[in-house]
Amino acid sequence: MTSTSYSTVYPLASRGRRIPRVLSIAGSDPSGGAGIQADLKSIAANGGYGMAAVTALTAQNTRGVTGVHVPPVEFLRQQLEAISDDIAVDAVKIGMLGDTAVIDEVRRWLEKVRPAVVVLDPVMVATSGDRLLRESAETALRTLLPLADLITPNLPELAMLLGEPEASDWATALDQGKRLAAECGNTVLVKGGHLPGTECPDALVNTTGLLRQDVVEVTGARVHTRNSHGTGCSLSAAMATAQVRHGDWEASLQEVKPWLQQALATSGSLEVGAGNGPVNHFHHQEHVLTPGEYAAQLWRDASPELQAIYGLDFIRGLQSGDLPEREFAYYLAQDALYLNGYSRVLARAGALAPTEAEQLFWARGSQQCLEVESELHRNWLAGRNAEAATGPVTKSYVDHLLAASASGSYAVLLAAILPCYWLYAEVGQQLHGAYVEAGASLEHPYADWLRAYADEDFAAATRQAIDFTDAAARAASPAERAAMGEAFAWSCRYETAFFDAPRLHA
Ligand SMILES: Nc1ncnc2c1ncn2[C@@H]1O[C@H](COP(=O)(O)OP(=O)(O)O)[C@@H](O)[C@H]1O
Ligand SMILES: Cc1ncc(COP(=O)(O)OP(=O)(O)O)c(N)n1
Repeated sequence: MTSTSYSTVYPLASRGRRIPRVLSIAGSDPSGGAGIQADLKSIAANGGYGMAAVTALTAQNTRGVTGVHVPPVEFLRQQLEAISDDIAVDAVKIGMLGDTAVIDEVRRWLEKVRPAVVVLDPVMVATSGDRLLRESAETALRTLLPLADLITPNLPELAMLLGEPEASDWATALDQGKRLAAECGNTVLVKGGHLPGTECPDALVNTTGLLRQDVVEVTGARVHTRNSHGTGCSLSAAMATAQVRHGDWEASLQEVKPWLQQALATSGSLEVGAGNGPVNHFHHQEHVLTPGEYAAQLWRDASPELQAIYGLDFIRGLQSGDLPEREFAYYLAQDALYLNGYSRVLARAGALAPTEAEQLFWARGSQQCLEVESELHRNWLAGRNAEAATGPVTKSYVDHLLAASASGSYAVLLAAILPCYWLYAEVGQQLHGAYVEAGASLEHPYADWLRAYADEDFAAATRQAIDFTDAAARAASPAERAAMGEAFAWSCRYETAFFDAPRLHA
């Protein structure tokens, strides 16, 4: 018997529902990390429509619980009836119940409505040590267990439900899980969160033959973080949501566990509170870039480098005509050497390009680099006493480009390639504009070079290179985009260093 056979007992209206309607019956955590707040985030993050009937109000934050208020139980009844009178509930997740009266009320409602999926997280004590269920209500909670399809106790709760000491190893925890599952006749999710070690396994346990075997373990690496506030709430709400879609507890856990692990791993980015912070439920929902957005961000990132370039003696000297000829000759010779390497890198971009238009563009660019390289030798370097060996900046810059091309990522390579187009075109336009404004004197020692800077074909190619890079960023993964930013920033630095190299090395 496979675990999927369980799906045969599901009402057809709920099974496989694209957007499961999931009700959380739980307490409120105003700090947003646990309770109904965590449940609603978890349900939404896992593709469900979340609803919440509040059993209790807590005053708590990431450091602990400072107060609990259980409103009159009649009002809970009103909330539950308002929901089930109008809305089909595909799954219920039950969390903090507070006291016996609340438990009895929830039992009455469950027996009347009989939701297709019931997940019970037997919340008793918060990680901070504060009680969330009156001690006198523990027996009442035990009587609720058989009404659940899945019970998700943490190890202290598992021990309390069995009236045994808390398990201190995984084998004992599984053994306890089996006994609780056999007692209740349903499935128990044994969680490894409270054990030490580099692994953090969870296991589904059922002794009635519902699963493919009595214990189905799903492994996972332990995340080193303090931010575990609300992991139990988040897991149980996510399991309720996923189960409506899958009708299979194992498939649900296989889907939910990596999501929760990532929510723990990225929890630091939330920066909520000074204690045990919440998990990052929506880590998987990346911001969708609009066309031009990534390029605009790159341009903002390049701005300090551009300012640095305009402040260089080389650029000022080129503009005024005071630049020593020796430095200009060094620059030209290094440019020729650089273009040879750049040509190879553009050819590699052509090889990685996803479209023929891009392939053609980079192949043309590669060819033009070689043409400009020979023109530099033919027209500009002939008769000049210039350094023929590759200088340190040229070497580092080309090595950086080759490393980006070896990364195998088209997007990263384009980010590394782009500053040579973009910054060069920008600086060229600026220098040419200033030269024209100053009267475009033919007496200027670098007049020919400054005139050549205003090449409209190069400006058009630059716009195209920006568009291709922007499109590649939109198709890239977040990790790839981070690598793009890094590659772009390094190339910008090398552009500045390249203009400054003649002063240092000529
Ligand atoms: N540090 C961690 N790294 C990875 N997963 C964790 C970690 N801590 C808890 N989990 C997972 O979070 C879920 C809740 O586990 P647990 O902390 O045991 O329950 P509770 O939050 O109810 O005390 C389980 O799936 C568990 O494996
Ligand atoms: C209102 C409320 N409900 C439940 C809990 C317990 O949350 P849990 O996910 O079990 O983990 P901790 O937050 O205790 O680490 C709660 N704190 N508040």
